[in-house]
Amino acid sequence: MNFTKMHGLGNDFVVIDAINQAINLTAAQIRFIADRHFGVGCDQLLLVERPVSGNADFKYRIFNADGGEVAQCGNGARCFARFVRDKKLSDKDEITVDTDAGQLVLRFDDAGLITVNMGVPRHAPEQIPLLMPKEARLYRAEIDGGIFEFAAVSMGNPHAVIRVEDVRQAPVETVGAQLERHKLFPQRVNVGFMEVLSRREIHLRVYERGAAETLACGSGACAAVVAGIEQNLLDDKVGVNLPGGHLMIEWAGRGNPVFMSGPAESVYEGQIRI
Ligand SMILES: N[C@H](CCC[C@H](N)C(=O)O)C(=O)O
Repeated sequence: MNFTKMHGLGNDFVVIDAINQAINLTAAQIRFIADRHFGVGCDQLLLVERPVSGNADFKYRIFNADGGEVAQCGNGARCFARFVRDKKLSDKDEITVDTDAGQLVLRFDDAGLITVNMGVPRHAPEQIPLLMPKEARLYRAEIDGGIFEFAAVSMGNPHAVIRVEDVRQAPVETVGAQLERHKLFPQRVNVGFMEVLSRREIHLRVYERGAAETLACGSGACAAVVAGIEQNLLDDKVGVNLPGGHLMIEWAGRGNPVFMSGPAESVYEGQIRI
């Protein structure tokens, strides 16, 4: 099976053309491919397929390193766009793609960056999903003997966002890991730790559902900016500094889509016997 190894700010992917190859991977096979010692190694695996709706150019599917299929991946969407262009599967400047979270529109800009319309964020607990009786700006959970406040947003995948004074000191491995599988989140959750530098800049680290801490999380950057704007901490255009690099996120408020702009790189082509 042919694949391309790619990354978006160090959030890395194995990307597979499932249009010109017959692909039928089990969760165990995905875990093997994602394994950084016995396989290729990646945070997520992306399958590029034919569209399912009439007005889309492609469908793309996302699998975490633990083998679970999920509905949204911001860095993955940019790498998907770079992949279909590099493989000459499309020469469009604007690509519409079906995902399990709905349609995304991806656009190449002049600086070689890719802007993704990530869709309209969802806030209602049942849309996250989050087992809380009613929507709130901030929720509280007991974790590791302490009480932590968090915001909750769905970008098509679930996110919890915790504000911290200094991301370098954030309890990503402990609190991130415990909140990821907390009983409040029946489908688990991605956990962002956000340090607000100004109304137009944040630092962010993300403990991702199904992948642990990654160098960057595109949907997590969107969720953090949405949560910050909802708490009146941020303006409508924010620079997000992640360990792997920088994303620009724009959101004009409830009912509007979130736009994310950033890079996508190919690293190498490979073949794997599976
Ligand atoms: N771990 C995420 C999927 C990948 C998201 C992330 N890599 C991004 O760039 O948005 C989840 O389980 O919902």
